[in-house]
Order: sequence, then structure tokens, then C-alpha cells
Amino acid sequence: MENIFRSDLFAGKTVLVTGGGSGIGLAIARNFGTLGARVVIAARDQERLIEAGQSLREAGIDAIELAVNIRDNDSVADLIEQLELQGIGIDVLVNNAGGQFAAPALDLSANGFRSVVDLNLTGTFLMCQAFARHCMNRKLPGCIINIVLCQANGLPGMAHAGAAREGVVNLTRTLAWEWSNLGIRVNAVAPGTIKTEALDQYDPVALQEGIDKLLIKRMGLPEEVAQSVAYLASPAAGFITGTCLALDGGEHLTGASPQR
Ligand SMILES: CCCCCCCCCCC/C=C/C(=O)SCCNC(=O)CCNC(=O)[C@H](O)C(C)(C)COP(=O)(O)OP(=O)(O)OC[C@H]1O[C@@H](n2cnc3c(N)ncnc32)[C@H](O)[C@@H]1OP(=O)(O)O
Ligand SMILES: NC(=O)C1=CN([C@@H]2O[C@H](COP(=O)(O)OP(=O)(O)OC[C@H]3O[C@@H](n4cnc5c(N)ncnc54)[C@H](OP(=O)(O)O)[C@@H]3O)[C@@H](O)[C@H]2O)C=CC1
Repeated sequence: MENIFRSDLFAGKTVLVTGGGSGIGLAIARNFGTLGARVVIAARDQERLIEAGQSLREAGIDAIELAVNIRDNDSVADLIEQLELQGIGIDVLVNNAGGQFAAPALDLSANGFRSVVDLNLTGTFLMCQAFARHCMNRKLPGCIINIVLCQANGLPGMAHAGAAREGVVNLTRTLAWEWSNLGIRVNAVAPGTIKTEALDQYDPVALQEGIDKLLIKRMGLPEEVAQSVAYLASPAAGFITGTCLALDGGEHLTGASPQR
């Protein structure tokens, strides 16, 4: 896909992408790297992360990989501490790590519901808070982009994920208020169905039914998410905070939810 941005747009900036070792997160990291940024990719699976980091370096990108479990506050604190010890300052945080499993609400155990909220909502909050403190220590502004999930029509079959992601959208607005005086812009991107390997866990027939209902009848591409994120992190979006950009082929209008 053609990149519309200037190749040195993020020169001198460092971008931290959670879940940056795969799928959308890796595409976001690659895009920032191509635009001149140093990128830090962080996730749990070290093997996959190192492979992803190598692929970025082979493309001439300054990439570092670090371990994090965003559900664990100590692990999040450790990530930021390691960066600070190495003298690495983060300018842009992309909270991309997340996920869920499909199950009807009636079948969800309390622990199953909690695990998805813990990952997507609490994990995102912990990363945002650690980043804001890091910005305060540096006395520099910052930018947060939270990747959520198109949930405008509810999310039948994934009640835990819909609730958690809607929580992140509201968190995005609240943190935009609270941290405006720190110079931190906070925005979200809500992708619809995006072509990544992670979709293999879903029923292909249900996926196709969803695509057929869209205004733009195809899956989105990770690179399309990456370019939207780059826009929101760029000076061109310097007047944008507290918003959520739907990147979903019109799903927020058509109500093409996973289940009827
Ligand atoms: C409804 C039909 C869908 C049709 C298809 C349309 C979909 C289109 C749009 C999709 C758009 C979204 C795409 C994506 O988000 S891509 C996703 C990227 N990756 C993932 O989603 C994987 C993420 N999953 C996880 O990280 C983990 O599974 C999770 C965090 C969710 C849970 O991890 P945890 O380590 O906490 O899990 P535990 O094993 O400790 O279990 C905790 C409790 O959760 C219950 N559980 C876990 N998995 C399942 C499952 N697959 N089904 C049911 N229940 C599950 C588990 O039993 C535990 O509960 P109990 O203690 O009560 O047993
Ligand atoms: N593909 C799609 O259609 C859509 C995806 N999304 C969202 O976009 C994001 C990326 O999805 P996609 O690339 O498709 O899927 P992936 O499964 O490839 O990405 C999820 C990433 O999150 C990381 N992750 C999961 N749990 C944790 C954790 N506790 N701590 C740190 N990292 C974690 C995973 O790495 P590891 O396991 O190594 O920790 C993985 O890199 C997710 O939040 C997803 O829900 C939203 C809408 C649509």
C-alpha cells in the first residue's frame, strides 16, 4: 500500500507499540519506522517479538523489543524503568495489545469476563498511566493512541470485549481532559474486521457474513490502521484529542455485528 506520509515525519521520535510483534501492531511499528521513528515493540511472546524486531531491522528500522504483560502493573512499571535506564524516552504510545474469545453472554464465566476486561481495559489504563508519568518525568508532551474494536452497535457474542473497549473509548476522553495540561493528546482508533492471522480463531462463515453487510465490502488492512495511527500521532492532528476514529468499512452505520 502506498505510504502518503513524508519519510522523515517521525525522525527523532520514539514510538512504543504494545502487541507490536504481530498483526496490526507490527504494521503500526513498521509504518512508524519507515517514517523515521525509533520503535519499541512490547509483548509477552519473546520468540515472536525477536523475530518481528529482526524483520524491522532488516528493513532498516531502528527497533527494540522488550517484554511486557500489560495486565501486570509490575511488568508495566518494569518496562518503563528499563526504557528510562537505557535513556530511551517515549514520545508516542500505541496501546494495541488486546483480544478476546467469542462466547454468548449466557455462557461467560465471571473469570472469563474478568480476563477480557483485565486485558483490554485495565491493561490499557496501566500503560496510559505509566506513560503519562514518564512524560511528566521527561517534562515533554506525548501522544497516546488506543486501538479498540468497532463496538458502536454492541458486540453480540463478545459482550466482555464490547464492554471493555467501550470503557477504553470513555477512558480516552477522560484522559484527554485530565492530561491536556501535560501536553498529552489521547485518541482511539476503532477498527472493524482487519485481515490478520488472529482472525483464524473466528468462524469464516460468520466473518464473511459480516463483510457482506459492510458498505465497503472487504476486510481492512493492517497498513490502513497503521496510516490512521500515524496521522493521529502527527503534527497534522495537533488539534485532535479525545476522539475515536472508526476504521471499519462503514460497520458503525450498518450494524454488521458478529452475530445476528
Ligand atoms: C461471536 C461470533 C464471532 C464471529 C466472528 C466475527 C468476529 C469479527 C470481528 C473480530 C474483530 C476482532 C478481532 C480481534 O480482536 S483479533 C484478536 C487478537 N487476539 C485474540 O483475541 C486472542 C486473545 N485472547 C487472549 O489473549 C486470551 O484468550 C484471553 C485474554 C481472552 C484470556 O486469557 P487468560 O490467560 O486470562 O485465560 P485463561 O486461560 O486464564 O482463562 C480465563 C477465563 O476465561 C475463560 N476462557 C478463556 N478462553 C476461552 C474461550 N476460548 N472460550 C470460553 N472461555 C474461555 C477460561 O475458561 C477462564 O474462565 P474459568 O476460570 O471460569 O474457566
Ligand atoms: N484483526 C481484527 O480484525 C481486529 C483487531 N482488533 C484489535 O487490534 C489489536 C491487534 O489485533 P491483531 O493484530 O489482529 O491480533 P494479534 O493477536 O496479532 O495481536 C494481539 C497482540 O496483543 C499482544 N498481547 C496480548 N495479550 C497481551 C498482554 N497481556 N500483554 C502484552 N501484550 C499482549 C499479543 O502478543 P503476545 O501474545 O506475545 O503477548 C499480540 O501481539 C488487538 O487489540 C485486537 O483486539 C480490533 C479490531 C479488529
